[in-house]
Amino acid sequence: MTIGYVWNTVYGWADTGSGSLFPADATTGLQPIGHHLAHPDTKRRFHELVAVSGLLDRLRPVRAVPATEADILRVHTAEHLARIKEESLLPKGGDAGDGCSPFGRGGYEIAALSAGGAIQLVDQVVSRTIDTGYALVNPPGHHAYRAGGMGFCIFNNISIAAAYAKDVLGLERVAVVDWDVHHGNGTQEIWYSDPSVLTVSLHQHLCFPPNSGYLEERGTGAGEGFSINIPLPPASGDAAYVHAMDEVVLPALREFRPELILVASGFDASIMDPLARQMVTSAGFARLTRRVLDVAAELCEGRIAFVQEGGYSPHYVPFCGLAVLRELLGDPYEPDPYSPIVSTQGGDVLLDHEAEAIQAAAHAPAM
Ligand SMILES: Cc1nn(C)c(C)c1/N=N/c1ccc(/C=C/C(=O)NO)cc1
Ligand SMILES: [Zn+2]
Repeated sequence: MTIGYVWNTVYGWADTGSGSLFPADATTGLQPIGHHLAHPDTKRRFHELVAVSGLLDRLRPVRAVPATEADILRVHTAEHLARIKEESLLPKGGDAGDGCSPFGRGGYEIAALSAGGAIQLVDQVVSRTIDTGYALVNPPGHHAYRAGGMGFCIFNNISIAAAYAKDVLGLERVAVVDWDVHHGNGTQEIWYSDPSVLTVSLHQHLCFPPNSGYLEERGTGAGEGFSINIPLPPASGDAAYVHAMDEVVLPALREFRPELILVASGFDASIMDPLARQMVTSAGFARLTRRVLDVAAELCEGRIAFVQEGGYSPHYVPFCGLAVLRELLGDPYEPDPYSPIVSTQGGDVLLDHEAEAIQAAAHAPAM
């Protein structure tokens, strides 16, 4: 098996400013802080663990190339692209669009390289140059919608890669499975009326964005049934996520028959994440990964690619990422230093209200 891996040092240079979630503001008590919740150090630490663990030597480097304007315009409006480019030239940069997604001067180049990293991985997976792979890109993308960015996302990396797979590589059906803990509202919006891209979002119900990601959001027009939302209750752990995968995601993929599966791989559903309240462990992410690898082998000759989204625990994201990469390499799961603490908090038991939420999603009308 040849497993591709995308990382670029500048992904660790994304400047998230001196705020924590909101920009620092002495008039409202928002003190400056060294590490914004989305500080890139979390993802740099993931990369460094991959390197120090020895896994990096077993992965095939995939070189990120900046997405072109044409790549970006397949998904985003010219106005959004122009605004990001313009603000990226300012001495202190700008914001993706919601006032709490800052980027520094040169942020456009980093965001274009993030989207380009996803494109390069997909290109090599579809051409079978590599069997599968992981794009550890930054900034993330799944909240970015056609006309704007939000939630730390500037461009929708995974949608730009999906559009590339369709328009340049000629694929007809692409599935996006989003296990980031927040609703993949941007990805959903981009493809909402398009039956050629199935979007599936597992997320903590109403965690972010506000009032988004309801079960009833199922697509529109020709796209009706091709957007699937699986809102999960807070404190959902490994058992609930694996059950949702088995009961909702895999059946939907089998019905859609994608030629390529893209996984929006956020680790903010983890039990140690500060921006959500789920209880997934590194073992849970390994189990989810096993399942999507197996269904890709079953449906599309193993054409599956993983693209980094959120994940905000600098302590635990590295171990969640390592567990996913070990699964890609075919290595058995190995407990990490946090396992004794995180695997004994009850997330390994499926609770009735979790099962009920999942059954509701399973019984949503077919596509
Ligand atoms: C509510 C609210 N109101 N306002 C003004 C702002 C700025 C609000 N939250 N911002 C957030 C909250 C969570 C995220 C997570 C992103 C992620 O990891 N996605 O995968 C990003 C921004
Ligand atoms: Zn997230």
